[in-house]
Amino acid sequence: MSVLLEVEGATRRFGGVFALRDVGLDVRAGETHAVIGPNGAGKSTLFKLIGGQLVPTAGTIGYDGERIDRLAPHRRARRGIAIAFQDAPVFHGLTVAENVMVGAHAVTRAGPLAAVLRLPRHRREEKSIRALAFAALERVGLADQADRPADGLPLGQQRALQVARALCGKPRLLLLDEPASGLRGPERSALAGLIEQLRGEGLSILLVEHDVAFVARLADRVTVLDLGRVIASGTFQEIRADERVIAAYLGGADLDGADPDSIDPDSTDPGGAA
Ligand SMILES: Nc1ncnc2c1ncn2[C@@H]1O[C@H](COP(=O)(O)OP(=O)(O)OP(=O)(O)O)[C@@H](O)[C@H]1O
Repeated sequence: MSVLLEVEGATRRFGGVFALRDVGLDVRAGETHAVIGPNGAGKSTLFKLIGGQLVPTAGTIGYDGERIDRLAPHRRARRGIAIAFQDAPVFHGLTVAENVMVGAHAVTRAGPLAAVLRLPRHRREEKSIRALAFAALERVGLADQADRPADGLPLGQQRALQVARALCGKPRLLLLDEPASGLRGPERSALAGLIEQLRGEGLSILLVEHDVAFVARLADRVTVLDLGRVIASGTFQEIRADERVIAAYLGGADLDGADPDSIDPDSTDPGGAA
C-alpha cells in the first residue's frame, strides 16, 4: 500500500513548551489511521500541522510525494486534504444543502463567501456546486434532509454535515477532529458506520480521537502520543498491549474496556481516553 501522508520529525514549540517533539507517522492510501493520547499529548497540534493551521518548528510533512508543511490550508485542500472539524460552525438560516455547498470552495474558483452571498461568479458555478453538495449528502446519508434548515439538526447529523462539507472538496485524505465527541451511543455507531463506508470507498482517513472504543472499531493502525512524543504505533491490538501505552492511560483499564468489535449502543462513556 503506498504512503499518502508522511510526517517526519515533526516538532512544534510554543515558547518554552514542546507540544510535539520529533513525531513521525504515515497514512497509507486507503487506510484509517487514528491518533490517540491523553490530554495535552499533542493531538490537536499534530492535526493542525497536517491541516496547515500551524507550521512545524522543525520536521517535514509530505503528501503524495510533495512537501506541504509550508502550504496554506486552502492549498492543501486543493491537493485533496479535507478537514472535518467537529465544532465547525453550522450557518443558521441556510439549509443543510447550502451549508454543504459552502464546502465546495476547495474545488471551485468561487470562494465560500461568494457562495453565501450568491455573487455572479458563484452563480455560474452554482449548478456544479449543487451537484457536488448533493452527491456528498448522498454519501453521508443526509440527502433526504437537504432542504431543511440546518438549525436544530441533531448533533449526530451535524457531524455528518461536517463530513459532507469536507467531501465536497473531493479529498483523497480526510482529517477528522474528534468526530465522536459528545455523541451518544446510537449516534456514535451511525458515525462509525459512515467512516467505515468512506474507508470502503477508498478514502484515506486520519482520525484524532479521545474515544478509544471508537478507534478500536475503526482504525487500521493507531499512533499513540504522550507528552508530545510517539510512544507506540501499530494495530489497536498491538498498542493496547504496549507497556508505555498502558502506563499513559493509568493502568490500561480504559483500553481493556474497549471492545474492537462493538460500540455499546447504550453507552455514553467516551471510552475514557481523556
Ligand atoms: N497555542 C498554544 N500556546 C501554548 N501552548 C500550547 C498551545 N497549543 C497547545 N499548547 C500546549 O501544547 C501541549 C499539547 O497540546 P494539544 O492541545 O496539542 O494536546 P491534545 O492532545 O490535543 O490535548 P486535548 O486532548 O486536551 O485536546 C499542551 O501542553 C498545551 O498546553
